Amino acid sequence: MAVHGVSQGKGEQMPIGLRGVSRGYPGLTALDAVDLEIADGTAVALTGPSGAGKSTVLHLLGGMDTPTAGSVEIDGKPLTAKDLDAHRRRVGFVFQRFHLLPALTVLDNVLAPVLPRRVDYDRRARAAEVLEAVGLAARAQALPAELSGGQQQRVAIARALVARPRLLLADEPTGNLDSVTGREIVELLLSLRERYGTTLVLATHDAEVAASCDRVLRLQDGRITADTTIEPAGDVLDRLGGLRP
Ligand SMILES: Nc1ncnc2c1ncn2[C@@H]1O[C@H](COP(=O)(O)OP(=O)(O)OP(=O)(O)O)[C@@H](O)[C@H]1O
Repeated sequence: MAVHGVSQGKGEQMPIGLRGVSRGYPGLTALDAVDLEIADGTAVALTGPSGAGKSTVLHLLGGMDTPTAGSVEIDGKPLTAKDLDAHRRRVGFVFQRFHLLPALTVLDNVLAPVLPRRVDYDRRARAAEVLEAVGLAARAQALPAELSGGQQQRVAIARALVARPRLLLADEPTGNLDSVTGREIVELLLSLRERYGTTLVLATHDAEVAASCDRVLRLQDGRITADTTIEPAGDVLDRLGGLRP
């Protein structure tokens, strides 16, 4: 794993972050005064032992949970209670266990988040487009039980992207998949991040999955204990090439 420091590049935006965020439960501190800034379009992996606070960070960033101290910041402004609904509409969430609705077709699962919303686009066309983007256009009328685990996770990813979120959060997205399928899912998440310009934050116990992101944060006991920027493999190979006689 190549590392070139922990700072973000000059001039990059830092639109999503945590400022002095703690999340306490009775008798327990899940997050302890965490500061974090995430540049737009970055793929960030959260790693660390079970109970370290990875899911807590995802829930706070997504507006599904609120801090007991500090603030979640969007474009440099604290997220307030009145902004939460609008913020949640700009967040997609992918889970370890897919959470598809078993009685609905693949297409209807993808449509489900936007059906109750007033939107300024053709919902069915958008759902068909994201299904195509995850390689499942041909299975639009299938039921989830007729698909493999990897295919079900692709449907869940399409569902998370149907409203064009600014931020895609994934909690152990490969945890229920074999390693080959898991790798394909991570490649898909990274390519969709490029295609749609989404910021991606994922929690993982898999070091290889983490290393395929741009930045890896290690959490331990509710604190960030390491913040590593991953250098693209191509850059390393170029430099190694430059060192050859
Ligand atoms: N609703 C809750 N009530 C009480 N404690 C909670 C609650 N949710 C999380 N916690 C605690 O907060 C801490 C952080 O939990 P979190 O789920 O963020 O860890 P994690 O790093 O995602 O773990 P895992 O890898 O097992 O998913 C743990 O000690 C957990 O037990």
